[in-house]
Amino acid sequence: LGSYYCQTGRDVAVHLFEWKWADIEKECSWLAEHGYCAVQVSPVHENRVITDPPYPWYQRYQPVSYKMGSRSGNDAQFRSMVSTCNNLGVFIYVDGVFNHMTGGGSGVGSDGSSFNADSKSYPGVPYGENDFHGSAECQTSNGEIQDYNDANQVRNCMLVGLRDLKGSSEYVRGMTSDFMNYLIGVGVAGFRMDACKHMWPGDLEALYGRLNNLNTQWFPAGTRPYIYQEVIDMGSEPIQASDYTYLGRVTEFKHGKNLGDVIRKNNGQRLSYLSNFGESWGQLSGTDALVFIDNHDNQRGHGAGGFGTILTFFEANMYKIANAFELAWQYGHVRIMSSYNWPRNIVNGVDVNDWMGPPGNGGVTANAVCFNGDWICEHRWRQISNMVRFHNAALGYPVSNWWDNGGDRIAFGRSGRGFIVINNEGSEFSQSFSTGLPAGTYCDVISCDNNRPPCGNSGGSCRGEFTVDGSGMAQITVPSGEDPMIALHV
Ligand SMILES: O=C(/C=C/c1ccc(O)c(O)c1)N[C@@H](Cc1ccc(O)cc1)C(=O)NCCCOc1c(-c2ccc(O)c(O)c2)oc2cc(O)cc(O)c2c1=O
Ligand SMILES: [Ca+2]
Repeated sequence: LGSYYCQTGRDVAVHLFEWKWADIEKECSWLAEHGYCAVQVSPVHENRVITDPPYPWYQRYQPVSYKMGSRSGNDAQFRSMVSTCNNLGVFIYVDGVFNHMTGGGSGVGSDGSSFNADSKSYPGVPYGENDFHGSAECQTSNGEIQDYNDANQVRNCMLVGLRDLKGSSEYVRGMTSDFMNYLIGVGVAGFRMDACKHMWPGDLEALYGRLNNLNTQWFPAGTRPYIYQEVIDMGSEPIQASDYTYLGRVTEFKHGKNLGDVIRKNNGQRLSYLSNFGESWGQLSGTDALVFIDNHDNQRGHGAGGFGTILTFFEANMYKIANAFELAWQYGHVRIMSSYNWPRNIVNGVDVNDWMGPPGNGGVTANAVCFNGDWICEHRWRQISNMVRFHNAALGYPVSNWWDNGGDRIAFGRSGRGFIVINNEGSEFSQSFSTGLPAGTYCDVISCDNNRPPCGNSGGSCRGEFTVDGSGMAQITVPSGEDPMIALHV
């Protein structure tokens, strides 16, 4: 399992976090041109509208119904986006929140449906008391998860008070799969399954078995929806990511943590340690892993390692090194994070603004305008988007020509399709490298616009042409400081 469908020659997904459907629709032509395979969108269903704190990002993860109204847009806008993007060969993965509904209290959702969590009443679906886990399934004193070492609690009790759906119920499975099949009918290509640690694999298996094949308007007959499952497994709990790999791909959170530690040189780790990066580091096999540098949750300091480990756009230079390595290396299905800005303010190790939602006003999201100070658009950073092209050129070609200096300087090729040098030490260095590339003249795609001369200047940053001789040798000077990498590809 874990296969996914991309337009030929494409592979990388981008999470356009909290973008509106109309803005994603506009972005798809740029994404198609720059070789992206798919977009992960924010949850599409109706969600709770939280006013304290005001309209936080995590309100999207408290479903009220499976109607299509949210601050990202309505059903018509969603359908239009899917159609436009699919026609451009950029596919859509929906972020599915099916473990739970809202936290305590009552109110009206983003599409006008009322709910009362205290009586477990969600008439917008409808769900009632009997569709949720209760004291029969969860034996903790307050019905909440208290001990993550108890696998039964983690699945059958409420995660931080969120009303926990009974995944074993045929009715619940029916409502969930009906919604997923509706989205498949619209043309989506797959699903990110949220909070799978909190759902039984058997229940997920039954759910996936009810899903239709993808819409033949855009996909070959018999194509199964692509499933990747969020399981936050840092190795310390009994529930493991590997418990879910028989069902589909699984998010590999160790990948971003390990790269963050190595690039920050935490605990004396060196870039040269990455020569066997992947499964040998205790991570899932590459064909089971969905990988990323950061995600919408841990970029805010939550989860493993907090601010000292995970790299984000706030640490731009190290972030570009991490993304360049991830895209040049051959491990996992890569998902690029595309964030909005917020005033991070770390007080006693916690970002007091970690709840903040997307740019806008009063719960209404502003239009996505890249690089306007509000929308970070990492997916459009030259050092990342040009490495998506490198990644695509090297698809299916194994890592080759590894070189390192035993410290924080490494280089490796992709069997004649690409070659990258990364210098995470404090000084520039020059070296003759066996690249494995065909003879010819190449541009550095980290600093230039394109990979073959004339190299294009990207505002004066281009480091010019690199000549590979008949035996694949190239003399390369690798700078230190900003963008300390040289990357070449066919
Ligand atoms: O920080 C958050 C939200 C985090 C979050 C949201 C979506 C995700 O996909 C995710 O991975 C994390 N939420 C804040 C605020 C909050 C929200 C709801 C609530 O009832 C109480 C508080 C918070 O402080 N949450 C407590 C710590 C984070 O605990 C959460 C986890 C979570 C964290 C670590 C784990 O190892 C794990 O298995 C699960 O998953 C969620 C999934 C959801 O679908 C919705 C949630 O509210 C949460 C969620 O609160
Ligand atoms: Ca559960």
